[in-house]
Amino acid sequence: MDTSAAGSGAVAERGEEYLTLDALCEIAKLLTGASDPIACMPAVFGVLGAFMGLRHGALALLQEGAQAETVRNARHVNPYVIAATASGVPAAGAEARAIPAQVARHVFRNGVSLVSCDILEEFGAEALPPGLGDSRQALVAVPIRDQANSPFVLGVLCAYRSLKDNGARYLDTDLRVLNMVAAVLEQSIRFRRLVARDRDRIVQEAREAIRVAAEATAGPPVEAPAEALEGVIGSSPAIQRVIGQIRKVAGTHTPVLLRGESGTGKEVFARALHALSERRDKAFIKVNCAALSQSLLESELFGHEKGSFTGAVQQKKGRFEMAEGGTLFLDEIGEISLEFQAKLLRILQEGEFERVGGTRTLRVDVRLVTATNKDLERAVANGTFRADLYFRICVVPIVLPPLRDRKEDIGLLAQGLLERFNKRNGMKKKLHPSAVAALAQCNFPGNVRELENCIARVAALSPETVIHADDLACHHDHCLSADLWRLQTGTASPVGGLAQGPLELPVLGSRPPAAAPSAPPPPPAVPSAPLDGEAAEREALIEAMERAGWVQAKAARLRGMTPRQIGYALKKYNIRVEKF
Ligand SMILES: Nc1ncnc2c1ncn2[C@@H]1O[C@H](COP(=O)(O)OP(=O)(O)OP(=O)(O)O)[C@@H](O)[C@H]1O
Repeated sequence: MDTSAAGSGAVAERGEEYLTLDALCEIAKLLTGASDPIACMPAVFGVLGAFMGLRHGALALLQEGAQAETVRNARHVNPYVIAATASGVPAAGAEARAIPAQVARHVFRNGVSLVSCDILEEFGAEALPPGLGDSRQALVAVPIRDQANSPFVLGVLCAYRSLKDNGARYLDTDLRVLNMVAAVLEQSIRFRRLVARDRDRIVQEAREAIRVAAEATAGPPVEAPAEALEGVIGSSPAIQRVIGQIRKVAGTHTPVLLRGESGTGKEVFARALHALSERRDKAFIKVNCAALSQSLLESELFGHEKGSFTGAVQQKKGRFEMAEGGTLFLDEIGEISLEFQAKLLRILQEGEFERVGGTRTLRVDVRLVTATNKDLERAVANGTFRADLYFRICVVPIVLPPLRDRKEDIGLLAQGLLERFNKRNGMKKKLHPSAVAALAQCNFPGNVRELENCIARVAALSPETVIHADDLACHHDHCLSADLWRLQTGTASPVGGLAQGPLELPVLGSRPPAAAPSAPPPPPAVPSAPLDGEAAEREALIEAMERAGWVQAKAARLRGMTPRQIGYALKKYNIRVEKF
């Protein structure tokens, strides 16, 4: 007896066993670690090839929703697609033949594996995928079921083995390995479909909630005009409806999510909500989540203990503690990182938190009001906003309409904002009806904030006590807002376009201040030379600052800059940051 030969055979077999195990380990790592198991199938086929010599692997999947049909008519196989191949090429053309149709149909229909010891002989040359030539091949195809022991077949996994060098002796192992891979795939695919379905449902429910809230805002007029709210100007049916919603929720402790474009008054309504609630005698605390880095936001909201980080020279209470018994308004909630979302979720779920660097668990009674102008449903769908946090904060969504959809408010707002300006600056400016009529034509892409800036600018610069239409920048083609609107919508603005030459903007630091209204400069003649790079950059900065209500962090985001960069740029161009 040739023991040495028997011994080397055993070693060879042991070697093959190890390779098989290695292959399974690698495949399990790939499939369990991937968020998209289908996307990593080319790598799985690569492992099957490298470790076990299996070639031309392919995965066919039933099209979603096709299952019920399959069950009803077992003779019929619903359309399936080649979802992945060893080459990773999307299923098209020749790739569509990656699994012989007869084989796929057999496995889908019968739910059992198929091993063909000679594919050419059994199914003919057309069953060979392109690239295998005339070499003799065996094929192993296994079902991927909906659940273990389920008759429903979701997909078919197959691979070819060359019959050269007595390749047929590996077919048993190949079948076992492919069945194991199919079992792991089953789990991953099922989980992925469940998550996708859940996500779709969440997004659909959220969209429905928003639609209902928006309809409530845009529906028929309310019968009696609601009583005015503190700080809120507006009598349009749309704003009256929002006021009605605020009044209703003010008596509860329910979290409210205020939604609407920038400058529509989300903070104004958050404050009004607090003023109407029984918490009115306690604090209203506001935090702009977009203006702070994650670590600053954490210490700002939760507070910190002395020495918890460099610069923490003493213990500091966080905004949650400061808002005890009152209202915490988290503006721009859509901007917080996933990591911070998890921290926020804990306090919302359990009402508990620890200060940064602290061990003592603190509890607070705070009413949460949040605001965003972001499409949070999309953020949930693409995984950048946690669905569980979304449902915590979006209990009552209130949608604030853009000013262009309630132009009837412009007159009242313009008057009210001018009064505010007069009070702050000790002036007695008035609006002539011609000015009100001109303002009422504007689309105000920056909403009430932009109207407020427009009023402050004209009030500061107009020569007379009475402001006429002719005093408005738009009447001299100096209105950036008009151009912004034109760029956003691709239409000509009803109040004129951007001037051809350098724009004379009434920005503090670049024009005489409001303290000298008696001698304002007349609108300058506009030369037609184009802006040079620096001038254009300066104008763009000023425009961004104006749109952002002179909040640097917001302007930075509009310009795609960091707050530090915008601070530097403002300094560089000598733009003084002041509010009117
Ligand atoms: N209905 C209103 N009545 C009076 N003033 C308003 C009204 N709506 C907005 N404003 C004024 O417009 C400016 C912008 O409002 P606010 O900051 O509340 O908007 P916002 O939607 O929170 O903006 P952002 O999303 O950019 O934070 C503020 O100065 C505010 O006083």
